[in-house]
Amino acid sequence: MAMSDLSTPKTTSPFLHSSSRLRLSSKSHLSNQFRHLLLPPLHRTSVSKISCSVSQNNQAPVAVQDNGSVKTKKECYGVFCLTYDLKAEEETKSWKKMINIAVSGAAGMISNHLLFKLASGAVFGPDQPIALKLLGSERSIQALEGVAMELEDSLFPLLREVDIGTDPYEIFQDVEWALLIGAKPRGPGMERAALLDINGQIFAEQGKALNAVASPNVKVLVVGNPCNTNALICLKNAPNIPAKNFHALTRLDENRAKCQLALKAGVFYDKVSNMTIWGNHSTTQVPDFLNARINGRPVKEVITDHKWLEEGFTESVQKRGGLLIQKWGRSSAASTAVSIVDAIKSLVTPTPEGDWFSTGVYTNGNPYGIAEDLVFSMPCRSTGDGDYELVKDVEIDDYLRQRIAKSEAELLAEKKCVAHLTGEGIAYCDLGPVDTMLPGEV
Ligand SMILES: NC(=O)C1=CN([C@@H]2O[C@H](COP(=O)(O)OP(=O)(O)OC[C@H]3O[C@@H](n4cnc5c(N)ncnc54)[C@H](OP(=O)(O)O)[C@@H]3O)[C@@H](O)[C@H]2O)C=CC1
Ligand SMILES: O=C([O-])CC(=O)C(=O)O
Repeated sequence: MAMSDLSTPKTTSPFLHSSSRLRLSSKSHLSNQFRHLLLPPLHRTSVSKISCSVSQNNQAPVAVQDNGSVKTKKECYGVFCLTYDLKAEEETKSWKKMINIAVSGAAGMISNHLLFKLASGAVFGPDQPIALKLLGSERSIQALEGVAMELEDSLFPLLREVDIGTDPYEIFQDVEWALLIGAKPRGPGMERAALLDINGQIFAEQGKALNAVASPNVKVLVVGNPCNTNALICLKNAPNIPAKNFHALTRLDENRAKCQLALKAGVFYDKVSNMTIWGNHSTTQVPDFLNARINGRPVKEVITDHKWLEEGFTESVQKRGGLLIQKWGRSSAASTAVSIVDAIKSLVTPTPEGDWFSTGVYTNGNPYGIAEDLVFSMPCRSTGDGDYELVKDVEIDDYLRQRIAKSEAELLAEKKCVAHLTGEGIAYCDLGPVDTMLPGEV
């Protein structure tokens, strides 16, 4: 049964003008329904002679030549399938060159919010077509197919390709962005560092895969916890990629800090700027109220309750993630996805004059005396080219210095725990007691 004749120009769906497609990788894990997706993408020059049909044993459309014979080498799925309309292609000439974005843990909670923002153009812009490369595992491959179907049903014009698979060496091929989310989340009462053992391996393997097959200038954002040390593991396993390109997500902490300051000052949160999170994405992180500003004025001038800044404010940001787990039963997902969007946008758009943003970056060459060879959250600025520079002249007083040192010590201890994953010998793990308890927890 022919679903559509693609030799006839269609105008009702944006995808009908696209060369979009969905593919799956890592053949051994696939259900029969999606096996046909393994075949190579359609060749553009022949696409106008191809139509879609539904195969007998499932609902997925299969590419058919206009002479009626099923194409055995180049097949496709649904609206990502195949249409290629010359007029529409003219209209999209103003678009930029497509970029490839890998997302791991793509069937997880955070991704479920993030993928649709990426595909909508809200992150990379309305003239930036994207290909999504979704990494899952055997346990999630069915769910990943479901995610791909929802992306398909969303008819995003900018979403030109979707690949799903379980092998990072296939999924990371030529990616310009890698958003590494897939990792076990913590539960109530757990410290993020308790995930070091379980999650560290994932980031060693994915670092190796990125090193082997990603674009040489790939930007990597590590979200899976403990994200600073996972980012360090990842970059150590990817020596061909500049260490500067690796980030650990601390933007959620920045956003949380801005929210708390705005609440206290009674202003809308867009009035809070220059918010630095120093250190680890953990309870030792340091939300810097000394250098942050409200309506352009130092926070300490606007909020005169300095005891609250040092204690209440700081602790509320440090423990916000844990409190959320306690309330919601699982870790933050929607706000994390929003903060990933913010983190990427901060790298692909110029930073407003006088402001900065926080991201966990490699410490080598930092001007603050923070130990080298760590991934540490610091203030950064970008010209919008995907790269960043550290802000070099932020004031550090004794209060900040002491607390930054505590977070630094924690990261140095985490690093020792993963020495076997960073190529630095035998791991020795002594993280010491950490107060992760929240009011009400035992
Ligand atoms: N940096 C930050 O600010 C934040 C970081 N996080 C972290 O992000 C990560 C993902 O969170 P979220 O999307 O909510 O989690 P989900 O449990 O919804 O999804 C996580 C995905 O990770 C993969 N995974 C890999 N190993 C494991 C494992 N041992 N157990 C469970 N899942 C595993 C799974 O995908 P598959 O089977 O396909 O591999 C799963 O779908 C967590 O590590 C969480 O702590 C969360 C909030 C904020
Ligand atoms: O707290 C967690 O485990 C999840 C997380 O990183 C956060 O919400 O900040």
